[in-house]
Amino acid sequence: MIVSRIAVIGAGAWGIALATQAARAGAQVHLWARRPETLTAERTLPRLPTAVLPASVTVTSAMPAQADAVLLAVPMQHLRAVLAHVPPAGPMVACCKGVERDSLALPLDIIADAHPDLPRAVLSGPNFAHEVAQGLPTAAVLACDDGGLARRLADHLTTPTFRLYASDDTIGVQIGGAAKNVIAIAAGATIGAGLGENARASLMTRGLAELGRLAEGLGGRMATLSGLAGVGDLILTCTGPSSRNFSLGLALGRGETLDSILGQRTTVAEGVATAPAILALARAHDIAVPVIETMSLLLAGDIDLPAARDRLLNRPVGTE
Ligand SMILES: NC(=O)C1=CN([C@@H]2O[C@H](COP(=O)(O)OP(=O)(O)OC[C@H]3O[C@@H](n4cnc5c(N)ncnc54)[C@H](O)[C@@H]3O)[C@@H](O)[C@H]2O)C=CC1
Ligand SMILES: O=C(CO)COP(=O)(O)O
Repeated sequence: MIVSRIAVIGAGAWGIALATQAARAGAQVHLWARRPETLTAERTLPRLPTAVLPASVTVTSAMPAQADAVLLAVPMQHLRAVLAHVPPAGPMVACCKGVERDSLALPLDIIADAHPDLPRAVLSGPNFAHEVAQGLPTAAVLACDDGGLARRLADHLTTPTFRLYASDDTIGVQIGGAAKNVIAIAAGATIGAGLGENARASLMTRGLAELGRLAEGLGGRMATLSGLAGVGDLILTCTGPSSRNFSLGLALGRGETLDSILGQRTTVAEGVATAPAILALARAHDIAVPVIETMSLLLAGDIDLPAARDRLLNRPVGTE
């Protein structure tokens, strides 16, 4: 039997979960940690105590030399800086969700800038790290322009409890992962402000329409957003209390300021930085995204919560 070699770049919650899953799938795993000392002697993250890294995972601050797949699991706004130090060890798989501020680049654009000749893919879906680490049943999508390669890369990680579907719609999958976090902040704010479950379900559905328009406008397929990387991740992130984006929205809705919420956290809520970036991307392509636009204004402090609510409720009612 050939044993896969999987490199994971980033030892935050998602990197630890993916390394654990790769080991579960039988791989030899190289886990690059910026600060290996943040892992305890028991090889767990203090804030992810259910995940104990298996023995086949080597944790190191050295970059991998060669791998069948390199899984990039660092926060989106640090991806470019980290990639500058990642050698061309093998096909690169973006596992982060977002749009880069200023450049408006999607994860695969950033990989292409760093390693133009390497195959690149994106992994996304409804995946809380703590559940993947525990081996609870999970599904996700792995997309690559080369659909055959997507399947082969997915096979390195797939087990009965981690079902990786293959896709060739890299744009749709990246847009789903990026935009759902902004909608999740909106869903959290809706619940936090006491606006009710009807409002949340409506926001999720109109948000899904924005994801679909964005995907199509940028060259992806609307149908992809009906799958795991779109509606699947929207459901999880807009309803799961352990979502960092949802809980940030919840606190905003209850009246806390963004600065105070972020000041209490060490973990990343990608929707905050991605909201203005994805709005700029939508405007550049003339795509209507009223929920994302409203959240971007709210997060920037340009409008307050009642104004955000009124902005959405007073829009002309169209057809569906
Ligand atoms: N946690 C989850 O459940 C999931 C996370 N993701 C995505 O994975 C990506 C990473 O998220 P998490 O692992 O949850 O992060 P995290 O919130 O657990 O921790 C942030 C990580 O970023 C590292 N970091 C901070 N500054 C850095 C820098 N300048 N350069 C490199 N690394 C730096 C920290 O050391 C820490 O390990 C995000 O894009 C997130 O959306 C995707 C699916 C699930
Ligand atoms: O992407 C995720 C689940 O699919 C994680 O969501 P949060 O970053 O909001 O916790």
